[in-house]
Amino acid sequence: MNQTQDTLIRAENLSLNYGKKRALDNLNFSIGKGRVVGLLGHNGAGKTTLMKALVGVQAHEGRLDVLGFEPQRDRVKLLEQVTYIPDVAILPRWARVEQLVELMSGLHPKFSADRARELLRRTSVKLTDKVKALSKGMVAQTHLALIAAVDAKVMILDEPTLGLDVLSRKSFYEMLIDEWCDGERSVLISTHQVEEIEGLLSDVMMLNEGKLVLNIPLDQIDDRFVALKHDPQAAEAIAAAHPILRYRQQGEAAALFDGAPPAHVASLGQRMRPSLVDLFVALTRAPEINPQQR
Ligand SMILES: Nc1ncnc2c1ncn2[C@@H]1O[C@H](COP(=O)(O)OP(=O)(O)OP(=O)(O)O)[C@@H](O)[C@H]1O
Repeated sequence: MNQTQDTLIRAENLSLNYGKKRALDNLNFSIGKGRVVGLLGHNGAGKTTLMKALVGVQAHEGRLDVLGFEPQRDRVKLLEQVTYIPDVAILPRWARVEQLVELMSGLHPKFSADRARELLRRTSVKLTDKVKALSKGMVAQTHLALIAAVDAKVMILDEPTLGLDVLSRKSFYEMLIDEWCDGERSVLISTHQVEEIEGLLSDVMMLNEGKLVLNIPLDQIDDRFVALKHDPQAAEAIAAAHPILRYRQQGEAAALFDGAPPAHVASLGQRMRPSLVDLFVALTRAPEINPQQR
């Protein structure tokens, strides 16, 4: 596959079926170096399935290249350079944190125990703590410290902050960005907390029923999508121009367009930045409530 040096992951016509269920439908995308990519989608959209394919635990159709490896065939080699926290990740409850550090040292050739201990010092978790005595937030921090102590090129996190309170989520992401992301490594994060993660991301991928409905760097959203705040009197003219979403923003009517609306429509409103949440709603609503052609 044609892979440039800066491309870490490339998928071409990637599909995946569970029996008759098409969980991934012909995905084409690439992820470059130094990216923080949010993978968004409703329950059942295919996020976990995509992550499993990327780490080689699900057979797929089409072509997938991760760091030059074919994930299923080269899984052992791949997992030296790609770390993964699945959504069902658990740590052994009987262990003390220090024992986990030692366990990882024996398991992973690129794991640094010193680095793990250094990362753990950032958290309220102590090396002598037993896993069973840690709160959910502390378990997530421990998990991240262990994974971030692996000198990998790609990190894949499946809903890593599920069930954590807002402060724990914030400190989880701070540690990830401050301590692991270095402008070369890339991370793919699936989450339902769209508003919260927006400020961290360089790119967003949205899945809807197994299809990739958006794959865009955040700094290009403004070039492609136009959101207009408008007076109620303009509603009919705006609707006639087929926005992909009509909604309310700070109490005012608003409409979102994929591409620039005609000039006479654009002049009816005041342009503003569309949020990721608005884009997500527009692009992943059920077809019966979103009859516009996209
Ligand atoms: N092992 C499996 N066997 C059969 N169908 C599966 C299996 N795993 C997932 N699916 C189906 O594939 C689709 C995608 O599931 P997946 O778990 O990838 O979604 P998701 O986006 O991660 O959802 P969530 O946000 O709820 O975690 C769903 O329809 C799901 O029911």
